[in-house]
Amino acid sequence: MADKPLAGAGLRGQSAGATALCTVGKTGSGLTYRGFDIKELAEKAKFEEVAYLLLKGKLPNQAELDHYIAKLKGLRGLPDALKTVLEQIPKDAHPMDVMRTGASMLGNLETEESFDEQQDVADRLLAVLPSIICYWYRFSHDGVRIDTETDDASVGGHFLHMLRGEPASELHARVMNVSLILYAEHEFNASTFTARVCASTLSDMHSCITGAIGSLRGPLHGGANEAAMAMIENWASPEEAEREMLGMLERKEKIMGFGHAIYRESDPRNAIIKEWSKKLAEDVGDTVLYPVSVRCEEVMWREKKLFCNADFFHASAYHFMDIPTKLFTPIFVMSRVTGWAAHVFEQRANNRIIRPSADYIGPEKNEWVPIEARD
Ligand SMILES: CC(=O)SCCNC(=O)CCNC(=O)[C@H](O)C(C)(C)COP(=O)(O)OP(=O)(O)OC[C@H]1O[C@@H](n2cnc3c(N)ncnc32)[C@H](O)[C@@H]1OP(=O)(O)O
Ligand SMILES: O=C([O-])CC(=O)C(=O)O
Repeated sequence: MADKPLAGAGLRGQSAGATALCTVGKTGSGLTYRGFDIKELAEKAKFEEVAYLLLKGKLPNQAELDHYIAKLKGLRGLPDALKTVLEQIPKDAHPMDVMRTGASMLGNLETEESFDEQQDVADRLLAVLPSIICYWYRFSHDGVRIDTETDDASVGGHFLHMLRGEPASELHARVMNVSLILYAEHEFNASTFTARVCASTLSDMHSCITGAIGSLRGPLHGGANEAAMAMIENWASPEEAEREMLGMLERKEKIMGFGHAIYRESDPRNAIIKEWSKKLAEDVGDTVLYPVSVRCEEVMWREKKLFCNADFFHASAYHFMDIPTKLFTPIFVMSRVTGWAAHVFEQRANNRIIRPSADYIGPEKNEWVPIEARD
């Protein structure tokens, strides 16, 4: 893995456009948002500050941040027609499908009529996506119609409050803040590229975000945090984890939460979320899941030189906060909507429709056969 060539299928290694938002895998810091190192942002910033940085182009001063947080707080309410739609979605639906439908329905109710509205539309989506998922989850699972207009200052605290019906602890709000920062932006990943392709046709913001949610859902992308959890929760000890992983590798199965399309030796987000997962493990007195996760990391590096990506230790971290596994990827959406929207702005500002070519591999020439004469 350490010397993998960045070329070949999947457009790997080819530049598909320019961005001022993010660098991934450059020598040195590894991941930056508008030139700020991810480690520094995760340590010092509020997620709302990072959202402002991505969406408005600079770090806010205190007055701007206060104003932005107040604005987001004021945008958490759900229109009645959206509540009605969410109430129709069954309990066993996948929450990513709920997010996709929620974003799409909002596009019917609050249509972006002109690109002049794009900043407000992005802020509205950022504020309301946690409300969408929690309203549906609590209605379908607990039979309650929650009030989504809480007074929590942070997006992460707001989400946990709605999910549990009580304000989050300081530790949990802090971890959510870090997690949302880590997931906010990542250059031309599959879901962001989806958003940009959609934007390049001059489509509306809700369509771009709805399409991006669909791309994020898959287990090779955002869905890997849920898939990693589904795997590690089966193992009762590091020894069992090692045995099972060796079997999976022997059978050439993909192990979710490992590897990356761009990074070669490590994903800089992993060390950060791993540290928080460790703190949470101590907080809940875990003696199984964290040691199992650490053993998985050791085995994959020893056997395959494959490293944990951002998703792997997110699984245990979210689990220790008692977040249901199927809500893991929707949290990714709540964060990445900032990166997606910022890329849509960037695409629109310097647009040419994205339309690559294909290498044709079909038949050279076919003879038309009337339908009654076909096999
Ligand atoms: C936030 C995010 O979206 S991070 C990504 C989340 N996704 C996952 O965790 C899913 C698991 N990982 C993967 O499927 C891949 O590593 C991807 C999709 C992330 C990257 O895919 P690619 O760039 O095509 O991988 P890459 O070219 O580095 O693969 C090299 C080799 O390692 C293998 N490999 C890569 N990741 C894994 C893995 N997680 N488990 C087992 N083998 C793997 C590949 O099968 C390939 O083997 P081969 O040469 O024998 O075919
Ligand atoms: O960049 C990628 O391909 C996937 C990823 O890590 C992300 O989107 O955060």
